[in-house]
Parts: sequence; C-alpha cells; structure tokens
Amino acid sequence: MKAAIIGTTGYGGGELIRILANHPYIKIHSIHTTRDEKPVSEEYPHLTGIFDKVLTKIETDKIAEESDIVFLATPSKVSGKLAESFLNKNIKVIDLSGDLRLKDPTAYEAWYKHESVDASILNQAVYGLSEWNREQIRNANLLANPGCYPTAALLGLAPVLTEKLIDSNSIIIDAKSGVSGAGRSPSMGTLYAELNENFKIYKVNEHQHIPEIEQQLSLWNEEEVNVTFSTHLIPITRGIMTTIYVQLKEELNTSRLLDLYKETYDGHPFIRVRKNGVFPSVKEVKGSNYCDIGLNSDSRTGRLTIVSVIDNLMKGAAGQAVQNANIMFGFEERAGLEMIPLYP
Ligand SMILES: NC(=O)C1=CN([C@@H]2O[C@H](COP(=O)(O)OP(=O)(O)OC[C@H]3O[C@@H](n4cnc5c(N)ncnc54)[C@H](OP(=O)(O)O)[C@@H]3O)[C@@H](O)[C@H]2O)C=CC1
Ligand SMILES: CC(=O)N[C@@H](CCC(=O)OP(=O)(O)O)C(=O)O
Repeated sequence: MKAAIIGTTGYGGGELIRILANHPYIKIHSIHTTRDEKPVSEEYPHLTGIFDKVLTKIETDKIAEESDIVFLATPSKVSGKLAESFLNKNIKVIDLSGDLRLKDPTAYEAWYKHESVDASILNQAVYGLSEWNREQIRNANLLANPGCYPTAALLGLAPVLTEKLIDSNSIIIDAKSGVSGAGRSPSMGTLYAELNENFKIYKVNEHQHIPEIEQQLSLWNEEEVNVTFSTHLIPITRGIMTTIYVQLKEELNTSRLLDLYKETYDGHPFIRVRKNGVFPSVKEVKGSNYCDIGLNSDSRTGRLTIVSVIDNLMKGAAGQAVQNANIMFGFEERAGLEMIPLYP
C-alpha cells in the first residue's frame, strides 16, 4: 500500500514517518509541505541516513492518483478543505485534526470558532476510536482520527458507561498533557521559560475536545451526557494522563471493576489494564501505541477513580491513525506498531 503524508514537518507528521518507515505493508510514497522542497532530513536531522525522502508540494490530483491512502497531519480548517478535495478520488483519507469528528457543523463552529465543512462530508466520516468502532472503520474511506484527550478519556470511561454502571451526569475528567500536544508552531505558552517547572490549566470549560467526548459518551449512553473536562499543560514532551472521577450507581469493588475492564479489552492489543493497587504513569507508554488504565473504587464516597495514560503523538494521533489504516486495509492491527515504550 502506498501512503502520502501532508503536514509532514509537524509533530504528528514526523511521528507518522517514525512508524511508517518500518511498516511491513504500508510504504511512504510521498511527503508534502507548503514550504520549499527539500529532504525531510534537513527539517528533521534525526532522520538523516534513515529516511531522506524529499518533501514536495501538495498536488491533490497527483497524490490521489499515486497513493492508496493519505494522512492529513494538518491544522484544523486546513484538514477539512483537503479532505473535501480528496473525496471521490479513489483514495482513503485519515485526518488527524478535529475537522471531521463532530457530526453537528453548528457545534463545530461554536467550539472551533471557524467554518465547518459541509454536513454531507461530516456524515461520510467515520470516528476512528479503534477499539470501539472497528466494524465501521473497516469500511471507511474518510476517517476522523480521534483527539488525543478524547482517546484517553473515552477508553477509560467506555467499559463502565456502556455497562450503565455510573451516573452519567457525574463525570469529571481532569487531564494533563505534555507540550508536544500543542504542535510544533511556537507560541508564548510553549516557551521553555514559561513551561519549565510550571503546571498550567488552560481553556477552562472551553476546550474543543468537550463536544467530541460528549458526542461519543452520549451515543454509548443513548441519552445526552455532559462532562466537566479540564486540561493542564505540564513540562514533559510527550504524554497524557486523564484522571476521571465518576459516581457509581451501586457499590462495586475495585476487583470486580478491574475484571470488567480486562474482559472488555481482552483481545485488544493496545489496551493494558493494571492490577489492583497499581496505576500507570505516562512514561510507561511513551513512544508506544498503548493506553494503560488503572482504577480504584472508593466505598467511602461511592466514587470510582479511573486513570488512563497515552502518548499523545502515538495512541493520541499518529499511532491510532496507523492502527486505523491497518483495520481499513485488513492488516494485522499491530502491524508497524509493536514498539516497546521508551523507558526510562
Ligand atoms: N500534537 C498532538 O499531540 C496531536 C495533534 N493532533 C492534530 O493533528 C494535526 C497536526 O498536529 P501537529 O503535528 O501537532 O501540528 P504541527 O503544528 O506540529 O504541524 C502542522 C503541520 O501542518 C502543515 N500545514 C500548516 N498549514 C498548512 C496548510 N495551509 N496547508 C497544508 N499544510 C499545512 C505544516 O507543514 P508545512 O509548514 O511543512 O506546510 C505543519 O508542519 C492538528 O490538526 C492537531 O490538532 C491530534 C492529536 C494529537
Ligand atoms: C497541549 C495542547 O495544547 N494540546 C492541544 C491538543 C490539540 C489537538 O490535538 O487538537 P485537535 O485534536 O482538536 O486537532 C489542545 O489542548 O488544544
């Protein structure tokens, strides 16, 4: 299979190269930029001698003619337009941005603060939460890869919500992210001097991932769900931890809930459920496509604490995108994604 990557010079695009350069069935055919054409190893010197392919301009007709799949690792607004231009061109599209994830264009415009693509395009996009939407992903031509925070939050909440074990109005998701989640374009908030030895909350009750999380939770719950979701920037390069608090409908101890999580995710190679009393940390998934989950049920308060961790660039972006491509083409789900986390 031949793949094209647009947005190659960003962090998500760079991570796609790291994965696909060693993929057994998907070969990187072309990589693209809006800037000057040059070997990508000039942009990313760590690729020198390993992957020196030249970045070329974005010509959608040519890309569609030459490749089987295109990965859009581009900013929101840009991605939606590119996805539209690839439609009906006999090429599969995986978009890493938020442009195709929300089914309601009005909600998109309210949260993303710019124009949505047409509803007819949104309706064709399949939401690519790999573990929960595999059948639809298998037949998708246009795939909306989930956001980094929603991936961690939804994988952590799904078993108890789908089994209707929690009060769906009680969900609080406290999320923390490393700085690569903000992308490669410099901004005040990501300056070393502002970030180092700091811990900041941002986009309080305004984060664009709130409607994405609520959309999927409402589908599972068959009734509208609203969540409290807060995001924090922490001085690490990669990694997301979501600490989720929910009220249980009836008392259930930690062991029973862990059994439910283990059964639910049995056969899903990238979800690892921890033992009773053990919680995952972000470094334990760094550089890998794993989502690790730990939990504890507090009989005193009746609340359940769920902790999920991912690498935002892997399971939160490029890793899940390749996992979805594997499902779309019928390859083994783990193909190209068997890297062991980088520890310590
Ligand atoms: N970073 C993360 O952890 C995650 C990111 N995402 C999403 O994935 C996408 C990529 O993110 P990330 O890699 O972090 O972002 P970056 O800012 O690091 O990179 C974005 C890339 O998009 C390209 N680009 C910018 N404008 C245009 C344009 N008008 N036309 C074509 N290409 C353009 C740029 O490439 P060039 O300058 O070479 O043209 C740039 O390198 C975003 O939508 C982001 O929201 C999703 C989940 C997690
Ligand atoms: C740390 C950090 O700034 N993270 C970004 C993640 C954005 C992202 O990935 O955006 P989409 O998923 O909507 O494309 C943020 O919180 O906005």
